[in-house]
Amino acid sequence: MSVADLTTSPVASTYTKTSSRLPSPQLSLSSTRLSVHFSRSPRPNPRAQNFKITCSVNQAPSPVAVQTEEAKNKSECFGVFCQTYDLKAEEETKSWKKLINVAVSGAAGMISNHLLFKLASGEVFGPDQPIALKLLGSERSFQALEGVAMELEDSLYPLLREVSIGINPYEVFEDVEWALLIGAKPRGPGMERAGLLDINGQIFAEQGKALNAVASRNVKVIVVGNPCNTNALICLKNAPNIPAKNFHALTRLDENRAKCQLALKAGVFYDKVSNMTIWGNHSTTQVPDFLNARINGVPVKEVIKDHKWLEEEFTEKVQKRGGVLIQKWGRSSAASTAVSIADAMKSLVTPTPEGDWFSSGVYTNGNPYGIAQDIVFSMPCRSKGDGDYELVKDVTFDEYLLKRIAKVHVLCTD
Ligand SMILES: NC(=O)C1=CN([C@@H]2O[C@H](COP(=O)(O)OP(=O)(O)OC[C@H]3O[C@@H](n4cnc5c(N)ncnc54)[C@H](OP(=O)(O)O)[C@@H]3O)[C@@H](O)[C@H]2O)C=CC1
Ligand SMILES: O=C([O-])CC(=O)C(=O)O
Repeated sequence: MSVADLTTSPVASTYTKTSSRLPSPQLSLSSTRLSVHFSRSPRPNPRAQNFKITCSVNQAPSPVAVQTEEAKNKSECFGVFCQTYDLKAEEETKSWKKLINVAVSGAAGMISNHLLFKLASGEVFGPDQPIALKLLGSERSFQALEGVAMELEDSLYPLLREVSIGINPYEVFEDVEWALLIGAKPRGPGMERAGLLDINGQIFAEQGKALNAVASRNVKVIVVGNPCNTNALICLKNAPNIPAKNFHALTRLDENRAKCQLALKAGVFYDKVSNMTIWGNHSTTQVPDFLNARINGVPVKEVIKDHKWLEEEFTEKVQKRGGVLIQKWGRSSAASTAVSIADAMKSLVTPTPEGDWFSSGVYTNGNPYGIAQDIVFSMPCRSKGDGDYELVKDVTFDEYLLKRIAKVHVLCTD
């Protein structure tokens, strides 16, 4: 299966949004109840599709199928989330912001098991931002999702106002303002991330269509499932009604890894490293940019005089860190990935510190660096804290950096 197979025009216009609506929880500020919805509206199993369907990977679930299955939807509140109380009666919650809807796919997986608790704690959106978590799983993971919801319940997070569980992205993504697309097969030892495309690409075509049909029109999408740059491109191509700019491929983990290695070499704490760009793909061809990065505000090359180390050992260490970790753990990084997803979100919802920037895999149209149009490529970004970002203009290039970027660039457009 090629990328082109998965990025042809969507058929979401035939989907009737209202026809599949569940009786979703209505949260009013005056009176609300915490609720966990369990919705089992079936969807075609994407993994099964990979084997059974070879020519119709771009089909959205037909409206007829959605309506027929609607009767089977199950929706019920769960334990403590069924309590009803008056939010306005509570002094503390009166000043809270409007509830924000966040969808997480692969919610029963390793990364989500760390991330969900960070989101519910208020770490990402702040202490006055109530949150609804919409967890997407599959038939196979449904019981595990229930377990996740139970653990969220038992954590007593004041900001966590709703938890819903489903296996149909057309339901789970309804009106979401953030979609964290994690659910996808991880690689094992000895594999390249690109080797996952045949298995995972279809998931992101389907989820792009679902987002296009039912999500908030300004939804911010962070694609984590590998190969994440290609999957992000597949996803955005299947969601033409959502700005392409809103789609991100997670390269924040690479940025964090690069900062750690530079700090280690320079003998400083890692918060002294700034302006760290990862150019390109979340893959072994990525380019960690030590030319523009700074330590204590000073260019890295002035602090670390061993330029051979920067070009060779440092670069390779960052590029291959994920694979080395798999060799050690027997599975891919989960906790540090969850941290980096939270970091990536925080970077979009808080203003970027003056003079600094962060890396994200974003859509290249209109980029000022000469990177090919119409791909997803990690580049330096700044945000005003409104969820949006702009590309940083004042970066410098030397021959080494240009050559390295050109190499990824060729690979990206292959
Ligand atoms: N961009 C980045 O920086 C990083 C990306 N990753 C990627 O994130 C993804 C998720 O990783 P992680 O949470 O550790 O993985 P887990 O195996 O713990 O969970 C992945 C979830 O994905 C869903 N899934 C969908 N299709 C498949 C499939 N064919 N095989 C297995 N699971 C499938 C499953 O949930 P369900 O049954 O509910 O659908 C599963 O629970 C992987 O693709 C991994 O490579 C990992 C680290 C860093
Ligand atoms: O290496 C992997 O497959 C998981 C991953 O993306 C990472 O840890 O960077």
